[in-house]
Amino acid sequence: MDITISLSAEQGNRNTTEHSNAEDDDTEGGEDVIGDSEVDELFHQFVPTAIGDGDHRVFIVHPDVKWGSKKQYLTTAELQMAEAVGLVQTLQNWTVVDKVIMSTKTPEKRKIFGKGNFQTLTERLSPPAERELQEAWGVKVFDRYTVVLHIFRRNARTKEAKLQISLAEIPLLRSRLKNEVANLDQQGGGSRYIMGSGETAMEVQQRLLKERELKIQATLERLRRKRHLLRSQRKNKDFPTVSVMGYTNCGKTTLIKALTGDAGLQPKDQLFATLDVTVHAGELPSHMTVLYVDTIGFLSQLPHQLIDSFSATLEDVTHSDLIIHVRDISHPETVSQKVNVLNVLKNLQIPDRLMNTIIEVHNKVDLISEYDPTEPDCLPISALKELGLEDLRQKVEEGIMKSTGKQILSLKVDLSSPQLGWLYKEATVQEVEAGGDDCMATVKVIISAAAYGRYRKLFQNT
Ligand SMILES: Nc1nc2c(ncn2[C@@H]2O[C@H](COP(=O)(O)OP(=O)(O)OP(=O)(O)O)[C@@H](O)[C@H]2O)c(=O)[nH]1
Ligand SMILES: [Mg+2]
Repeated sequence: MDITISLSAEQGNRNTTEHSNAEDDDTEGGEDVIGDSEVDELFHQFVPTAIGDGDHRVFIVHPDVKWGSKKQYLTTAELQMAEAVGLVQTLQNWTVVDKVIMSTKTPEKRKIFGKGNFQTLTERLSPPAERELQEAWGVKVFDRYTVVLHIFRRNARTKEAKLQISLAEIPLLRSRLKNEVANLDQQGGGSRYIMGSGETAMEVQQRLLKERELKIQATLERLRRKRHLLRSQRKNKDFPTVSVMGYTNCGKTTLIKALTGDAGLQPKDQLFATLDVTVHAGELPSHMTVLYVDTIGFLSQLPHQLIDSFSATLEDVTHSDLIIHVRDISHPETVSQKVNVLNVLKNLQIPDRLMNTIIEVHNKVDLISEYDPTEPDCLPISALKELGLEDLRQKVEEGIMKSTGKQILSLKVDLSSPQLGWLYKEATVQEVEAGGDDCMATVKVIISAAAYGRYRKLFQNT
């Protein structure tokens, strides 16, 4: 039994709007400049993921259907659920023209596609299996890995995202190569040595692939170093950072846009709209500036090679001061999405101090009539309708104060002494209110425990 969904493809206008962000600006990160052409060369399309070119019908092995070894049939309800969470909706300008459920005559019989089985279908289709299906159905067939890659490819804007996709394509290229060589071998050609080189055709191809992989990794490493540099510059400026995480399409980008008013952000109703880590400044109730980090969304059972290549992007999260976990509370799968996100966070080895202070936000409450939170300690909001944001800002501020050890204090300051100047340098001065006495003022500051200790030592007797 398997479920496949047939789609008709219409090529629509692709959204080519470049979104710019400081992380991608080579002029900012210092000397290590990586050119666009260098990246584009590596991003060059090798894997035919051009789903939907032409007007052929294609079959896509459905991504989000659960197939445990015992489960052999899909019930109607499961089918509906599969549609509700389907990747299908996110391929813009595509419509479902047909659905086919195939069931084995005997539930025990697991291998209905000859050599292929469910496991390989959900993760990756082997090239022979792909060919078999294509020949049998007379249409192009894409597996889940290829579909996700396709979406990633279409949404990639920055250099890092492009390179990570290119890296994720390497295993595909490798298995394709193996298959081609196996075919050649059958015809007696694949393992022959190329004259004078001492290498077989297969070995040459493998070497080229390895070289490509190393080159991509090296370029990514250079970008990563640049990111580290930017991060330490940010740290020097002492802006606390808040990472906004959550399942794909839960509203992370929308929320950051609402919190920061950053017009450059583009929330979209599609999976993996955000493939790059971008940073946006916002203000808390005390006027303290925080940086919100927008991250790539999670998807359950994301092909693990893709997680591998994207988890580097998430290393920023481990360095942040606070995590907001956004949940689409209107989604039928919201509970399993939460479990999934927390599992991924655990695997990323996020430090305990961050895991224990996560602010859980229930987003899209506007879609639910009379929302009644059943879980304690969560914050109902609507990022789109901008509801509940003040409470959230307040909570973020409390979290930041705790995690950074900062506090807000009102200090009596002698204006004739260097106190105020010192505070401006070492802390964030929010308000200066002159008192009745010309020389004294009440100064509201956000100050770290360490800085306050030094302040007292320096000025306690004045
Ligand atoms: N009704 C409603 N829709 C929302 C709300 N917040 C976000 N959305 C919609 O949800 C969709 C996804 O929003 P994004 O902000 O792009 O989601 P994301 O989590 O950044 O998604 P990825 O970057 O793909 O992981 C968009 O169509 C938003 O308009 C909300 O509070 N209410
Ligand atoms: Mg996003």
